[in-house]
Amino acid sequence: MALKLVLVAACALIDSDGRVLIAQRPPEKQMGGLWEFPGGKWEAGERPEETLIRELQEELGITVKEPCLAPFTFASHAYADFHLLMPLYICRRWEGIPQAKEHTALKWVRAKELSDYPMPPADLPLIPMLRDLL
Ligand SMILES: Nc1nc2c([nH]c(=O)n2[C@H]2C[C@H](O)[C@@H](COP(=O)(O)OP(=O)(O)OP(=O)(O)O)O2)c(=O)[nH]1
Ligand SMILES: [Mg+2]
Repeated sequence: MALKLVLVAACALIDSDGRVLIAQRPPEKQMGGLWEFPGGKWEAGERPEETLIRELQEELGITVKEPCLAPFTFASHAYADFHLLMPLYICRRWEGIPQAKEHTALKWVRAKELSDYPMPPADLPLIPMLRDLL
């Protein structure tokens, strides 16, 4: 069977206290209940930054300008039914107050507390990188 590669653009929003925003996936979704970085699947014709800006508006109701997105790292993870390639951007500047429009809950957490929240397996290598950054 041909490999299905899924491109997902995700973002670590960082507030002025150096906390990171994580969002809890709704129970009915794949990996429901796990905490993730907001973002979503690339759609044909988009640049990854456009994907992310669209998803941040849809999921959190915030407006992000492209120069405020800094590429940080990426996840490359083999799930049973697809391979996830997920660029993770950092953003420290946005307009609006993040609201859980598509998630069960949002939480601002310190980087050292990230490991207290169950996250998808693809995200686990990202946690120490954020800890080093923040
Ligand atoms: N957004 C996001 N997705 C992640 C993370 N880690 C991880 O394995 N994923 C997986 C879960 C999903 O299989 C896929 C992205 O899913 P998504 O549910 O955010 O996609 P989407 O916003 O476009 O939502 P939908 O239209 O597919 O319902 O990537 C993460 O930190 N953030
Ligand atoms: Mg999403």
